[in-house]
Amino acid sequence: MKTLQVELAERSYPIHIGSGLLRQAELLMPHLAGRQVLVVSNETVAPLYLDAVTAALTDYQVETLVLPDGESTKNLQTLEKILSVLLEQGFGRNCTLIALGGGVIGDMTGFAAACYQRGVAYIQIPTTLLAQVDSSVGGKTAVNHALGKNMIGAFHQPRAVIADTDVLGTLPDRELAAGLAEVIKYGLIRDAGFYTWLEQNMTALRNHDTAALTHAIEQSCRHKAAVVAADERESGQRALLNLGHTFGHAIETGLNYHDWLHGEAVATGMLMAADLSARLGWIEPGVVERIAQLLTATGLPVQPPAIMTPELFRRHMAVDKKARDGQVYLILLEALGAAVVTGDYADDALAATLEHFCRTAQPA
Ligand SMILES: NC(=O)c1ccc[n+]([C@@H]2O[C@H](COP(=O)([O-])OP(=O)(O)OC[C@H]3O[C@@H](n4cnc5c(N)ncnc54)[C@H](O)[C@@H]3O)[C@@H](O)[C@H]2O)c1
Ligand SMILES: O=C(O)C(=O)C[C@@H](O)[C@H](O)[C@H](O)COP(=O)(O)O
Ligand SMILES: [Zn+2]
Repeated sequence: MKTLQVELAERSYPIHIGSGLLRQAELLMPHLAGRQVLVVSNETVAPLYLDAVTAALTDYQVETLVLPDGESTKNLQTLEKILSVLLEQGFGRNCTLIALGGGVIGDMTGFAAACYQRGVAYIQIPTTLLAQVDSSVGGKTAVNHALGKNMIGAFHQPRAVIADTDVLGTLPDRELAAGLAEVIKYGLIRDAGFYTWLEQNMTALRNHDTAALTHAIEQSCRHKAAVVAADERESGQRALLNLGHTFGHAIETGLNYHDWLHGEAVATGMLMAADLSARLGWIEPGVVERIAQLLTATGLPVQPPAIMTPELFRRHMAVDKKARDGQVYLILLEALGAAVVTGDYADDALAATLEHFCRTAQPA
């Protein structure tokens, strides 16, 4: 097992990464605030892993909540279900929530923990690659609104992250690829060497090679922990983790959170950001081609769905959380491995990127 630390003074916490961790009660127990525990999972993950987690908690009042699956359930109605269970079971301020699932369960459970009695403890047990490399770390919690992705949420750090690499054995290939999109993101924004390693090891990663996946998870968590430690609430460099997300979130909202996975939308969004960077003369067109090749080799889409028009992109991009006084801020590339957050780009270059990608759009 490898343990990394998210250094946030009194809110610091460990990220444990390794095989067989789900059943290790000693990893969970130090982080439980009291005897009352609610494990939140979904109808896909619970039959696979819920028993292993509850079996590790013999001396506690353990309640479980199994939610429906899918991004379209990440909303205020589902949040209310979690809060209702906590109230019905008489949970107090020293209860602990455990998120057992992918990023959807993690974001909603974390937000419920942030809201319940103005804030209780929670632990992340991420079961998708995406959640192990990104969403379980950093304390961004949220639900979606019909008008915008993650629009209702809070920063609330977990007490611990327990990433058991064995659970990736049951993850469908499409979900694995979606997680790899966020892994590629770290290479693009801050680690050209890691990006090259991903190019060289993509076949092994897609074949569920444990050593390759473990390396990718460790490197990703190392990057995320460092960025979050430096800028917990996104007043500066944390925004770099949003590469491709202004375009990607517009796609997810445009599709009403159906059909495309978050990682898929981010993949196309990252290529759009690279295309815009090239149009501005910040990177060579060859870099854009190299990114398109890696995303394609990963099995990720590189064109938006046909429903997306330049107008629809602009409408949804306008409500992005990075927008300031009506100006949309974007993460753009200065090189492969170096990114900036900027509102200082020519609008006609953005228009050209949107036109180019919408002309070549895929059927949804
Ligand atoms: N908070 C953050 O910093 C952050 C970062 C990135 C993404 N996110 C959010 O995370 C969400 C996407 O997360 P995701 O990609 O994990 O999606 P997800 O939670 O919907 O999980 C993907 C699918 O895999 C299934 N699944 C989960 N674990 C499994 C396993 N071990 N075996 C078999 N099936 C399994 C799920 O039931 C689901 O059907 C989005 O809502 C996105 O906005 C948040
Ligand atoms: O942790 C962050 O910061 C990120 O931006 C990580 C993203 O991968 C993630 O999708 C996040 O939820 C997006 O945040 P948002 O603030 O744009 O909703
Ligand atoms: Zn993301």
